[in-house]
Amino acid sequence: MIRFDAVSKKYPNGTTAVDDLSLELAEGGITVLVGPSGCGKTTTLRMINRMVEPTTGTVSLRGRDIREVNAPELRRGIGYVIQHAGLFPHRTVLDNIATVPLLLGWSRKKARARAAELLELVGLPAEMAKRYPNQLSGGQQQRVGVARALGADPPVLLMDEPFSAVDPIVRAELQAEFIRLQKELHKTIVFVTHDIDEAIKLGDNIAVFRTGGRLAQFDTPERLLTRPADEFVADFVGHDRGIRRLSFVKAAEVPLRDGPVLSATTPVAEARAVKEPWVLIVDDARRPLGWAPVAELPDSGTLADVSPAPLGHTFSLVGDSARAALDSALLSPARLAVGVDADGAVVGVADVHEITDSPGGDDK
Ligand SMILES: Nc1ncnc2c1ncn2[C@@H]1O[C@H](COP(=O)(O)OP(=O)(O)OP(=O)(O)O)[C@@H](O)[C@H]1O
Repeated sequence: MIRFDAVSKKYPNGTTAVDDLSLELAEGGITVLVGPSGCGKTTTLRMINRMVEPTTGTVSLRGRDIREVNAPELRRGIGYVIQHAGLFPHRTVLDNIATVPLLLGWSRKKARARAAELLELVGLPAEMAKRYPNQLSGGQQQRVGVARALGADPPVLLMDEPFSAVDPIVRAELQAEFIRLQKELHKTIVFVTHDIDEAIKLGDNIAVFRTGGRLAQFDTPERLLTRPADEFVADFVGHDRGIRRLSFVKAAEVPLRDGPVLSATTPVAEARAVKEPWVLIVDDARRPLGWAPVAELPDSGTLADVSPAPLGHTFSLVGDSARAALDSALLSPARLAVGVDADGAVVGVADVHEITDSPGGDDK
């Protein structure tokens, strides 16, 4: 879809911003360009819509060298979203969104109707249409920026750190909304960020750049985490990649053991004999009721007489990732994750080490 062939960009002051880049970006997917500051991400992005011309090499779009297409025509098919949204301050939200359709010569009525649709698409209430950008929060402005970029329904969307200027909570909301939107729209998106977590969350593929504008690795998030090409990538994706990796391991691959799982009908005397600090009490369908500290069990009766400590979280062997198992272990008073089947019945338990050591995740 978008292809870089041996592309380099050297600015007139002698800076090599991008060095011999060859890369093919899939149609309908999100490719994230990530790397430290100054590694050439923005330059790479802007070579796609000809805001920057390569010094050598070729960029092509759907098989056509983009130098053969005049820049305004090319940009009609390419939406562009930047940090701080870059909205026109003296135009209303609706008119900001209608900018591109109007430039394309649509009637004012048709352009505004389209803008109203887009406002709804990005999750903003209709009454915001008449406001001016400074009457919106940072997150709302970013949504308007996305709506404006979608104005002419371009097949390609370039996004340069679009969510960096907002606080972490709003950022997480915008990311979630963005994923929802993309499921609906299937645009070909190139997304620049310096935040590896954002890259992993959003990218179908990630290009990691190193300083000097060289591509260090181009891969799926999963492969970056499990098979970093070299030490630079390994450091960049973070030392806790072992934990992030778990998001790509199916919970079913976590090795479970039987553990101290006892039915509520078990006599306390029997439970006290268990050589574990905690027992997990289950009902007659093996659904978990809670954890009880063995040392504090009463002298007689059954486990049904005990009021157990809350369970925390279970994780499902059907559908969850090993990351959910890790959360389950960390939140459990017994520090043991409880794995359940589709009916919610306990299959077994695992501790943090057993979960982080789980196999899988590297061969897909
Ligand atoms: N117009 C320009 N003239 C000269 N040098 C430039 C120009 N634009 C960018 N550069 C330099 O090219 C290199 C790559 O810049 P670019 O903006 O592409 O990096 P980036 O990875 O997007 O950085 P950041 O994450 O800080 O935005 C940097 O060293 C930058 O200083």
